[in-house]
Amino acid sequence: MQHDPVHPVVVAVDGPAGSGKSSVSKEVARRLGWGFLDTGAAYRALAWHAAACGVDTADAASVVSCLDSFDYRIGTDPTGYTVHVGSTDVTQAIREPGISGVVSQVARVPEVRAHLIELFRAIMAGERRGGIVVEGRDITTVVAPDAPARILLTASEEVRMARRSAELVGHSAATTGQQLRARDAADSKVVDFMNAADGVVTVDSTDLDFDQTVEAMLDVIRDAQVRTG
Ligand SMILES: Nc1ncnc2c1ncn2[C@@H]1O[C@H](COP(=O)(O)OP(=O)(O)O)[C@@H](O)[C@H]1O
Ligand SMILES: Nc1ccn([C@@H]2O[C@H](COP(=O)(O)OP(=O)(O)O)[C@@H](O)[C@H]2O)c(=O)n1
Repeated sequence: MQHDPVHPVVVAVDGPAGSGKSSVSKEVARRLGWGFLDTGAAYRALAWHAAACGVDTADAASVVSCLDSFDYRIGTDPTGYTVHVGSTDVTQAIREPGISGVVSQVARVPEVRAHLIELFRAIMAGERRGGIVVEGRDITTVVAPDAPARILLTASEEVRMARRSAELVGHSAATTGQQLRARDAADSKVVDFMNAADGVVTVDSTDLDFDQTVEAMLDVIRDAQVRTG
């Protein structure tokens, strides 16, 4: 798995909400000196854009009509990236519960997925560091099925809910848990991110702390490096 300056090494990571995909992948990328791509941010930003345009996110045709004007920009620096739609910085706004509540409606639209997958592949191909860690729901299976290292990051539902509700100050644990469960259920109808596809290594972080999870993921990447030379 040597660095080819034209093709960065891709590490594909999938998993349900709150499993640690974003935070752990970011730290793994930071330690390797590689790039990091949070694909969920694009679905969230499109939900934000549709709402800002006054579009009903439940109406697939209306969401598709927003794609042409969706000017999305994201960096791949794991030490700090911002998300922009046009000139508006939406880095914080896309994490609001109002966006989390409607993002699955946007993500289930096939034209949206095709559009964003193309965008992700262009960002991956443009990475100038030695590699890029890409996380989401369909990275191991659809976006980068040929990636040398593919990981399904899981954790029990109870642990995932506890981690997410610890982040969201001012929201009850019950509401946060309910929203997370509803989002996973809606997203699971579109792609399977609860079961590892062939060749995908599962890292279960239920009983691992943050640092142990980072190490477990680095182990999978090192194994892949040995395997693929
Ligand atoms: N192994 C772990 N042990 C404890 N906390 C963790 C672990 N992995 C992630 N976290 C924390 O859980 C929260 C959710 O993680 P996040 O990366 O946002 O998950 P995801 O991107 O899968 O939704 C974050 O606050 C993160 O710091
Ligand atoms: N590769 C991806 C990534 C995200 N998504 C969608 O985008 C939403 C937000 O993703 P996210 O990664 O920010 O979600 P969290 O798990 O971090 O809360 C998900 O709930 C999915 O609806 C997707 O469909 N495919």
